[in-house]
Amino acid sequence: MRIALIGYGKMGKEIEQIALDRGHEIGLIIDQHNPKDLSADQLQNIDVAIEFTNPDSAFGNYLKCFEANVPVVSGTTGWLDQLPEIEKQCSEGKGFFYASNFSLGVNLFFELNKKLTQLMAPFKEYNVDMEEIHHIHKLDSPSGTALTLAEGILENHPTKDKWIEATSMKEDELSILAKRHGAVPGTHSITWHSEVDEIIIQHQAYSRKGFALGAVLAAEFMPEKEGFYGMKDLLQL
Ligand SMILES: NC(=O)C1=CN([C@@H]2O[C@H](COP(=O)(O)OP(=O)(O)OC[C@H]3O[C@@H](n4cnc5c(N)ncnc54)[C@H](O)[C@@H]3O)[C@@H](O)[C@H]2O)C=CC1
Ligand SMILES: O=C(O)C1=N[C@H](C(=O)O)C[C@H](O)C1
Repeated sequence: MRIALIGYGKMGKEIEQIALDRGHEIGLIIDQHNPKDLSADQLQNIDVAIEFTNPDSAFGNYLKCFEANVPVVSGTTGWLDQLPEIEKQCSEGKGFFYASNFSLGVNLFFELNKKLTQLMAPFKEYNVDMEEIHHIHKLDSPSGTALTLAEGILENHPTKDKWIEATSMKEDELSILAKRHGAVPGTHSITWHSEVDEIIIQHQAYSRKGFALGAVLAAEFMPEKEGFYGMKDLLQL
């Protein structure tokens, strides 16, 4: 495949290496630091665009790709307030694949989190909260992964119906604590605690390799596709 990389930072460079190792061609690299803005013309002869930029850039990049009828794989987080417009364009024939986290491990962790919430739900002795740790350069908070984990809890818990980025003991609020340390790739922990004990589940990324491989596998899935896709479609979870 001929791939466009939109965003050539930590993820773009990791994805480039894996894409080349898997025999793909990088037909275009666009980064904010490039003098030229992304245009539909530049996307001619591109099979799929992989977009990892920042919360303020992602939506505009998607629209440029849709204009060129190039399917998009994006992992950029922090833009989901604009999701309804993307879903509308996908219903009209554009191809889009989004994941807050592309790693196999985290997507299995998403399912473990939902099942554990269902198991713990009847036992009011336990409260639940979450912690996420990322590198100091991360712009958004809480992480997109943490928000997906929070959704999994809120959908399966009898009293938790909102998340809050603060410490809360209210039974309807799920606390998310976001920490920024050094170069941490991404660690997410969920703790169920009672007066006498606690149960903790955790996913710890050692590097960005798992995220990048998942994004390239999603790109291989997308050519000629129309509609909105996610990791459940790729992993058949
Ligand atoms: N879904 C997933 O599995 C993962 C998602 N992410 C998300 O991906 C995004 C990027 O993460 P990193 O690569 O670590 O960030 P980064 O800051 O290292 O790279 C982002 C790059 O995008 C460029 N950029 C900014 N605006 C642009 C625009 N309008 N057009 C083209 N390029 C533009 C910047 O110059 C920078 O080089 C973040 O939102 C992060 O949360 C990161 C890792 C995994
Ligand atoms: O910014 C990052 O680095 C990451 N962002 C994603 C998120 O916001 O969940 C995925 C991963 O945790 C790394």
